[in-house]
Order: sequence, then C-alpha cells, then structure tokens
Amino acid sequence: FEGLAPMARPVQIEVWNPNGKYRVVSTKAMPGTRWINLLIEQDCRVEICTEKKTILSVEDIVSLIGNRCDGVIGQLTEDWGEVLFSALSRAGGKAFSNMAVGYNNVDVNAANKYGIAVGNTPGVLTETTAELAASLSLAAARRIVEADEFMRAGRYDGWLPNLFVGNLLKGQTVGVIGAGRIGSAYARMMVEGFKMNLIYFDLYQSTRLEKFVTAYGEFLKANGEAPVTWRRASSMEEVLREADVISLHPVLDKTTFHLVNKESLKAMKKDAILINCSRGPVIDEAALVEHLRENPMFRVGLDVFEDEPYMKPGLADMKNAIIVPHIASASKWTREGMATLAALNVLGKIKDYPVWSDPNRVEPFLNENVPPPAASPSIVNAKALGLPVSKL
Ligand SMILES: NC(=O)C1=CN([C@@H]2O[C@H](COP(=O)(O)OP(=O)(O)OC[C@H]3O[C@@H](n4cnc5c(N)ncnc54)[C@H](O)[C@@H]3O)[C@@H](O)[C@H]2O)C=CC1
Ligand SMILES: O=C(O)C(=O)CO
Repeated sequence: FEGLAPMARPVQIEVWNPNGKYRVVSTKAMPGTRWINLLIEQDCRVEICTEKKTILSVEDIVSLIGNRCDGVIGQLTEDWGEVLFSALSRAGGKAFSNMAVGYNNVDVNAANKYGIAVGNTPGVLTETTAELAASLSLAAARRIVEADEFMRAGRYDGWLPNLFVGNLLKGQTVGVIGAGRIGSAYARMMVEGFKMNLIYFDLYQSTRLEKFVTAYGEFLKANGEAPVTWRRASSMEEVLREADVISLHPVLDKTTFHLVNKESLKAMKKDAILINCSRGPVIDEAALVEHLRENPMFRVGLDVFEDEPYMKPGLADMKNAIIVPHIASASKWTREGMATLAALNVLGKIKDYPVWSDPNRVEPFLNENVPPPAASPSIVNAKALGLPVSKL
C-alpha cells in the first residue's frame, strides 16, 4: 500500500495485518474480534476508522476509501449513494456491507450501476430486536419509566390504589404491522409470554406464525385455559382499530413512509400502545407528538426517530412516551454476529465466493467453533448482479 496518493483529508484509522493482500475498511470499530480474525486469515489488511465523530460524512468516507480499496463495511447512519459507490468502484472495490439488516440508507441502484455487491445482516438480530420491542411494550403498559422517575425524585410516600395504574396484557390483542422475521418473533413472544390474541398485517401470509399460534391455542385449551387466537387483517386500519398494543416491523420504503399518520393515529383506541423498532419515518412523528398531547392515556415506545438522532419538538416532554436511542439490536451476541456477517459479506465477494442460498438461515456463519462456509451470507442485490448461489 506504499506509494498511494495521500488521502484528500486525513481520517484517523487503526490498521490490522498491514501486509494483507486485500484492503478492507470498516467505517466504525465493531464489537468482538472474530470479524477481524476472519478477514486477516484470508489475507486482508483491515483498516478501522477511529475518528471520534459519531456519524461520518460522505467526504470522510471518500477519504477512507482512498485510491485502492477492495471492500467497505459501513453503518446505517451513512449515506451510501452515487458518490460513495463511484468512489469505491474507482478504488477497485467490489463489495459493501451495511452492519444492519435494514438498508434504506443504501441506494442499491447506484451500487448495481458500479457492479458492487451490497450486504446486510439478517437473522442474527431477530430475537434481540423483538425482545426490545417486547420490553418497550411492557414498559409502556406498566408505566415503568414514569414510575422510576417518580421514585428517584423522592415522591413515593406510600402505596395507593391509584398509583401508576396501567394495562393488563393477558387476554388483550397484540397487533403486528410487518410480520417478517422480527415482527413474527415479537408476535410469538407476546402471544406465548402474555397470552395475547394476535392480529397482523403484512403483504405476505406468515404461515409459520399462524401455525404457531394455532398450536399454542390448542395447547392452552387442552390444559383447560382460554385459547389464544390469530387473524390476518386485510388492511392495516383493521389492526389499528382492533389491537391494544401495536408494534411496527416493516422495512422502510415508499410504501411504509408515514404509514402511521394523523388519520391512522385517530383510528387507534384511545388507550392503545404503539411501539416502533423499525425505522423512524414509518411514523409521522410531528402528528404523533400532537396525538400524545391530546390523548394522555395513549402510550408509545420508540427506538427510532424520524430525523434521527434528533426528535421532533415536544416529544421529549411527553410523559406517555418511552424513548431509547436505537438500541433494539444491542445485545453482545447479536452485535458481534452482525459484525461477522458484514465482514463475511465483503470477504465473500472479494474472494468470488457464491452467495448463501437462504439469508434466513445464517447460523452456520455464527458458529465460532468451525470455519464459516465459503459464501457471502446475505447480498441484497445478488440477483441484479447475477451472482452465483451457493449449493451448500
Ligand atoms: N431498531 C433497530 O435496531 C432495528 C430495526 N430493524 C428494522 O426492522 C426491519 C424489519 O427487519 P426484518 O424483520 O429482519 O425484515 P423482514 O424483511 O423479515 O420483514 C419485513 C416485513 O415487512 C413487510 N412489509 C413490507 N412492506 C410492507 C407494508 N407496506 N405493509 C406491511 N408490511 C410490509 C414485508 O412483507 C416483510 O414481511 C428492517 O428493515 C429494519 O429497518 C431491524 C433490526 C434492528
Ligand atoms: O439492523 C438494523 O436495521 C438496525 O437498525 C440496527 O440493528
């Protein structure tokens, strides 16, 4: 790598295996070391950006790419479009992977234009993300954050029949919008854990989820308990009208932008609970603040925000909102796994490996005791680029 033209603007980096044949850049330090070791073992020089700022600009990343780079692992906060894919292509790059399952920050058409593979990290974060949605559901139903603040403020002076009365989940209806991997895992947790009935809306039927709820209902009945039920709604409005707790888990695209707006909020029960662990712009956040103000019994649990990292004015003042900073996938196992999948996506393309045939079945890549399969775990534009599929 000596003799390369200096970068346009220096960006601080940490280098592993300086003599590696392939140059792979990660725009952020990521948890664990397995991802670094896997790249090094396959002759990669790994450069990790150590700049202090949280969100790198397009210019920062152009500098990082420099004039020779085989692949980049990037983050959902970065704007991966024409400028970055053309820079990566000029540097001889073949692959980019988001360290995330959502890739609404990536212009896949621009990547296709330059023949660059785009990876994401499905599966490894399903349960962790669903568990946070479940945590927010419980926290909202039982007003845990308000009650915690009350205690810390020294305001507790004795048990009272009316103190922080919330909602019982058992026997109520949970509504899921977007019953894909995460939405289905959340639905199962709420149905099995709290014996809620399920209503869901998705463009596709979730047969596995339906079968699970049917079987669980039969199990309960056989044990003399009230069975749980499920229904696939024919419109989102049906879910909004009927559910007591509604959790949003669709991808963010043109069809889901402001899916929840002023009108849809009005359609919900006055004391409903709304959870969002998908992407901020799925909710019209200004309309939500207005709705929270007008309906004190309505509660919301948010992991994501429309103008992340910012909040719409007024949201932070609402007692009926629980807000956490996009931490739904933040368990150690998941974050290390996401780093591994992202690194293997990039490595697989650099080494001309085929693409794994089923991105819902990524466990073989996560087993630390055996070498990972010679494939890229999940490439979203594999078809568009005509990449070969693994026979494994
Ligand atoms: N807050 C966080 O930290 C995390 C957020 N996410 C977000 O969650 C999303 C979902 O992830 P997965 O479950 O793995 O994806 P998935 O692809 O398995 O599920 C998405 C589901 O949304 C459905 N869908 C698409 N358009 C729809 C519409 N207009 N109406 C109703 N349903 C629609 C799809 O048919 C699919 O079943 C990701 O795209 C990402 O944006 C994912 C992980 C962590
Ligand atoms: O994976 C994603 O899409 C996230 O939002 C972070 O895990």
